[in-house]
Amino acid sequence: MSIRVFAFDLDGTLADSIPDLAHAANAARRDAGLATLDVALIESFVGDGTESLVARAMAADMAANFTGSEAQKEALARFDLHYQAGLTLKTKLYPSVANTLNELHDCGYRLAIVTNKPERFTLPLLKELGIDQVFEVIVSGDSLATRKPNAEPLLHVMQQMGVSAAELLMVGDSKNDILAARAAGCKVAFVRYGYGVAINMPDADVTIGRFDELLNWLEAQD
Ligand SMILES: O=C(O)COP(=O)(O)O
Ligand SMILES: [Mg+2]
Repeated sequence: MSIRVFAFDLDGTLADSIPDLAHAANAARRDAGLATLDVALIESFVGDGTESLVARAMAADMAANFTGSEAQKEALARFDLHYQAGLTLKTKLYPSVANTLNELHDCGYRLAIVTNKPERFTLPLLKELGIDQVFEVIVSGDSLATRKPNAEPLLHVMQQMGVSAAELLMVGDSKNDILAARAAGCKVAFVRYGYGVAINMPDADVTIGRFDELLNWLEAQD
C-alpha cells in the first residue's frame, strides 16, 4: 500500500525554532535572577515538550524539590510570556520546506502535524510561518492524553483521516519521532539537520539531509 498521508514533526523538522526557544528560556532564567545558558545546551533540552524544556533549563540551579514547586510554575509562566511575544523573531522554515509542503499538498497528499509542542504555541507558530492552511489534522503535545514517543498521536491522525499505518509516513528529527512511528506501525523518515542526537538513534526507513529529498523518496516508491 502506498503513502497517502505525511505526519510532520515541527521543531527541528519544519522549523528551526531554537533561537526563539532559547531566547524565551534565557529570559525566564534572567527573571529568576539566573545567568543565561548556551543555546547549544538549551537545544539538547528540546523534544519532550515545553514543561520539560523549562524544567531542564532551570533545573541545574534549582533545589532538588523544584519539580511541582511554585518556582517551577512561575518559570513556566515567564517562559510562556516571553515565547508568545516572540515565536518567530528568528524562527524560520528550513530550506525547501514551504515549496515541498505546497507540492505535496497540490499533488493530493494529505498532511498532518504531530508535535510535542503545546497547542498554544503550535497554532500561532504555523500561522506566523504561513503554512497553517495545508494541514488537515494538527496534534500538539497537549492535545491528547499522551504524546510522542507514545503511538497515540499518530493513531489519532490515522483515525481522523481514515487511513491505515501502511499509508502514513512520519517525518521527524528525534528519537521520539522514530519511536512513535514504530509504536504506531508506520514508516518514518529521519531528517539529519534537526536537533536529534545521533547516539542511540533507532533506524529510520529513510534519512534525508534536506526536506525536498522527500519528493525523491516518494518517486522511488512507485
Ligand atoms: O516542543 C518540543 O519539545 C518538541 O517539539 P517537536 O515535537 O515539534 O520536535
Ligand atoms: Mg522535533
